[in-house]
Amino acid sequence: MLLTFNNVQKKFKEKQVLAGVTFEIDEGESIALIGPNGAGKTTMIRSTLGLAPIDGGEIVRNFDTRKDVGVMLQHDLFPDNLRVKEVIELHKSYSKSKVSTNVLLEAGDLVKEAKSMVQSLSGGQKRRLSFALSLAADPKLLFLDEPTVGMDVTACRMFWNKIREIQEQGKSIFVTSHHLDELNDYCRRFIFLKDGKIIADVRKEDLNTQKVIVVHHASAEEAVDLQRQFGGLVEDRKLYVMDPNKHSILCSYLQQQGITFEERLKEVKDCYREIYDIKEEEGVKQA
Ligand SMILES: Nc1ncnc2c1ncn2[C@@H]1O[C@H](COP(=O)(O)OP(=O)(O)OP(=O)(O)O)[C@@H](O)[C@H]1O
Repeated sequence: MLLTFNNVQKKFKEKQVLAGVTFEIDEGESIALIGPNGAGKTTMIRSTLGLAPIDGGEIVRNFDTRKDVGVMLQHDLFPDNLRVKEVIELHKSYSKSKVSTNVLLEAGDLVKEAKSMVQSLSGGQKRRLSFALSLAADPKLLFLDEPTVGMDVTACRMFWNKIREIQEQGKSIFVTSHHLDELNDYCRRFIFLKDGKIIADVRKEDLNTQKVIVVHHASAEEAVDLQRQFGGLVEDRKLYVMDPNKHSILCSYLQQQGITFEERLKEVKDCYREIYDIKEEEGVKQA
């Protein structure tokens, strides 16, 4: 195992942020850590890196947090008065990196900005520089905390394509993001945090065997009426029915009534709906 969390506890004053987190990561896994604001995702990453001491349980690391790890934290901190290329070279010197500066500039799509002062970079360009730096030591494990915040569409695509290349080299990725579609497309395992605990641990291959029926409606009343009959979750005038036992009868009914619907594979955003919406607001949104 590359990383093991065994009943990990973490408090900030009286607030229990991690309340017994247990899981294991194998080498080569790409894991998305998912949860609403304040769920404890960053705290988990910081604890793993030894930046936030834990109050109970244990973290077993089969890697060196200085040599084997690349990190993109949520907030970028760069030295002042340096050019992009100089920041990369400085960072490389810490880890005695043999990765070429040009390779890192290309990874961050910053070749044109190599001579720009770091302070003059836009928010998205700073994220790209942070990504380039995370690769400087040719790490076997990458921790990425909301990496694509501020990146434009093209930068996001380049970023995720690079992540795919890194995955194909057998390296491990541990990423948090609120962009569920990106996680769905690029990660293989999804860990959902709620109330300081892992509430679901879902693999992509499991999602690929499950379906969701989405009914598009003219009015919210119709959606609620269908929900009364078939269950599911109403959101933005759409009804999502994930229970496979309801699918056949629902499809027949919708076809009979001439109501438009879509049947598609279950995605990470559907799990999110189930975990954080349906269960929290019972009565309004029932499974
Ligand atoms: N240094 C700290 N001191 C006190 N409380 C903290 C500290 N760091 C985090 N917390 C609290 O711990 C909880 C979890 O924070 P954390 O940053 O881990 O959440 P998160 O899931 O990463 O959220 P987000 O999606 O907003 O980034 C929050 O309630 C936060 O206020």
